[in-house]
Amino acid sequence: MKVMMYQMDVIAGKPEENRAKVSEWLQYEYKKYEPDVVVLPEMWTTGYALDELEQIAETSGGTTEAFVQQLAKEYNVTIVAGSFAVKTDRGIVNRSIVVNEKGKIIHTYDKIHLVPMLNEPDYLVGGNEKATTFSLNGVNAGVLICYDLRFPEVFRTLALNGAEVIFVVGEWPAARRDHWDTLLKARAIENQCYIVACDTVGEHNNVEYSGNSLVYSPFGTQYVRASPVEEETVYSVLDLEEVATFRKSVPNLKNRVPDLY
Ligand SMILES: O=C(O)CCC(=O)C(=O)O
Repeated sequence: MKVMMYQMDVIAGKPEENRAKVSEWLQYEYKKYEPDVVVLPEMWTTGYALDELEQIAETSGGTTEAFVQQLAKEYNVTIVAGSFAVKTDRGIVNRSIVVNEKGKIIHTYDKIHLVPMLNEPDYLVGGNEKATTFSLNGVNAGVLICYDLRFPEVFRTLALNGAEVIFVVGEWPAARRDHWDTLLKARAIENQCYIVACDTVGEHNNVEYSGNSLVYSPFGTQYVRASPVEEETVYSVLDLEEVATFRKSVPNLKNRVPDLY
């Protein structure tokens, strides 16, 4: 599976400009790598301009959704469309969608754990549906969002449901960059799956973002790591055989004794 991520410097509060950035990026980079999957970061349309969301967040089926569907069809590629703010009956959610090459939405996930350090609970409502896996061209996959990384239970649940690849989309503050790396590596090793993590760079409201988009194999090998500060295209080829091989040689998922803890 060939994955290409956009480690993006999101322009806070400017969805149209950010969509244009993604469009230009894909136009320029797609032909270099011809990936199977394109990944965008968390809140890539608005960044953390949370106090503007009432005005700029879309409803389901809005401009950003249609934009991603159009791109997926045009490039014949699956897009893990990071996440963006969506207005629902319950309030605004931080939503990730995955769109296949036919432009069909094949997976939706609303961020369950809202991050208090960035004031998300003051502006957003947490997802109220279980995190699930989906088939990405026959590969069992899941998507989680940023602060979810601190909750190993949700990763474990996806792994027990067969996830071979978990995409983590983030807008992770540079102040805790080391946690991003360490937790991503741990989640890959303990769940014996690929972790494909797409982050942002840049700064907004005195918060600098940490970059370091990366891929860890089930064995904990780092395949690629982007710069901590630059916008970058991050490309990697996943060998899905690695998942089965490692799960067979070190069967910790099978050796759990959940009745005792
Ligand atoms: O957990 C952290 O340190 C950062 C999480 C975060 O920035 C987010 O969920 O957007």
